[in-house]
Amino acid sequence: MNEVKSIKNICCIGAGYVGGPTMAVIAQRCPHINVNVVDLNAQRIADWNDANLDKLPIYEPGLADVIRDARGRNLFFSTDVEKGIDEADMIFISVNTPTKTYGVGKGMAADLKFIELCARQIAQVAKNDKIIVEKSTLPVRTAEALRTILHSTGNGVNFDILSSPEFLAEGTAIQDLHNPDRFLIGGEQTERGEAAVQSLVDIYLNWVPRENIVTTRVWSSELSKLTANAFLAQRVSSINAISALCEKTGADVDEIARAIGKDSRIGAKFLKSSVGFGGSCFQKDILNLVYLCRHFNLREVADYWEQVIKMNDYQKHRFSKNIIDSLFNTVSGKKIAFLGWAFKKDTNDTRETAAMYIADELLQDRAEIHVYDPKVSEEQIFADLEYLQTHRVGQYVEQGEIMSMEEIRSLVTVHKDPYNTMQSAHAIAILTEWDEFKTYDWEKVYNDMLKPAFVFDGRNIVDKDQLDAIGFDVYNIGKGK
Ligand SMILES: NC(=O)C1=CN([C@@H]2O[C@H](COP(=O)(O)OP(=O)(O)OC[C@H]3O[C@@H](n4cnc5c(N)ncnc54)[C@H](O)[C@@H]3O)[C@@H](O)[C@H]2O)C=CC1
Ligand SMILES: O=C(O)[C@H]1O[C@H](OP(=O)(O)OP(=O)(O)OC[C@H]2O[C@@H](n3ccc(=O)[nH]c3=O)[C@H](O)[C@@H]2O)[C@H](O)[C@@H](O)[C@@H]1O
Repeated sequence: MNEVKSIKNICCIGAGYVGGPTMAVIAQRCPHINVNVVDLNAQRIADWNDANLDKLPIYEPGLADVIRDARGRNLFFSTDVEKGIDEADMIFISVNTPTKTYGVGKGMAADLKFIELCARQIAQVAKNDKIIVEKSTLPVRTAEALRTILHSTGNGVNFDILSSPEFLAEGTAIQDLHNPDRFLIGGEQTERGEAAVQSLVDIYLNWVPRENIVTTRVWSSELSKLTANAFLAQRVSSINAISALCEKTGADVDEIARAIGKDSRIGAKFLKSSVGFGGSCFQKDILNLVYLCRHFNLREVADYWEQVIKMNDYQKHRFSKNIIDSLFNTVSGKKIAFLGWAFKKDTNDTRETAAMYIADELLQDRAEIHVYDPKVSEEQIFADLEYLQTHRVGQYVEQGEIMSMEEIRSLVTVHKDPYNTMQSAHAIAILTEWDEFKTYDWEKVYNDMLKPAFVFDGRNIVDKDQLDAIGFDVYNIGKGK
């Protein structure tokens, strides 16, 4: 093996949901390493640097404590990308890789333009050898394209490319980073490659046991990330498929999850039936996988994974259709209170949240929607609804008509108080599993609502027996009436 480089300076390009928390934890656990997180988005960087830790750009339990420990000591946030690149011996690329919205692969393939820009900038700025770590989720063999771009300048600088995809889940990011099931590193099986892998292993070893650091070839590492997300999303779609059957037969999906989860081969986690999975990654990564399979002419494999997305679309559609059907076939002019907008609890992230799709279907029928979410801003909610009007893709969404923002604003109200949200409502839709929803004074909510008072619990979190006893008409996911 070549000499293993001891890393003193890390630069991370991309200060988002992954770059921010991941680098904050590396800095916290490795006080001997300088960590510079750089981003083009000046507002984001200003928020990361804000003295008031409530203003951090992302909400994650425990994140503020980590920032307090490391920021200004060996953790820095800056817009000076060139300086970050120049000073680093290891560069993490953690920029966004969204689904392409144009051209070849539109609606399926990952858009790698941000990755490519990073590679070009690194190639242009770097004056000494660097280890480049792919932290973003990428299609298999992206490292090859990176290598071509990085080595194109012919200036004699060497780059070793590693893949180290991130497996944190939002809402538990800090916990996941402190105690990961595994960190994964893919590297080349050459002397140089092995030395580069060891440099990154040495960083993770500062807080993670060696047996939790998995090393593989580069392509396996890249594809493991897409595979992990596909398997996780598939579990949610599988239990959601069963929830539809439960509603027809009187079986209870939570009881089934408990029963099958006791089988150690199946396991108990990730079997919570819901209104549908959201988040920036499951859909995007499966679409990317499907695109790759089609590219390699693996039609059956592509169709197999695509079904996970179709089932998720169906689950969201089923939920909104049930609301409309139950409210006597129309929600026009009716007040529907939304509890929750984030794609899961303990995050302010709303990307691909089921809530916006449910809202869209109800708005198509001209419902009046009143939203309360403890962490999502009004501005974000309208931005999400606007996004949907401009991206009418997906088997149900594309059937809807494009609505003007003026019309949407006349139908949607965002509240800061949950009780105001629910006052005089015809129905409540619970769309995120925030713990506080369980603690509400449901007696008071009932008294202030129109009757019959409907609750559509898209997360199965409130006590159905208690609500039934109060007089509510409660619909759960996967529980026959
Ligand atoms: N959000 C999540 O929980 C997870 C995301 N991932 C993956 O990590 C990657 C990043 O995801 P997020 O952090 O959620 O995205 P994000 O959108 O929150 O952050 C990406 C950041 O990169 C910046 N950026 C883009 N191009 C740049 C450039 N050329 N120079 C400097 N900054 C640039 C953007 O301004 C943005 O702030 C994606 O590939 C995603 O699939 C992986 C695991 C978990
Ligand atoms: O690549 C990524 O971005 C990340 O995607 C997911 O993390 P995340 O999307 O943040 O959150 P999850 O906890 O996986 O939840 C995703 C969605 O599935 C839903 N879900 C999850 C679990 C479940 O049992 N039921 C269910 O409906 C959640 O409500 C949420 O809408 C993976 O869990 C992470 O390992 C991965 O790093």
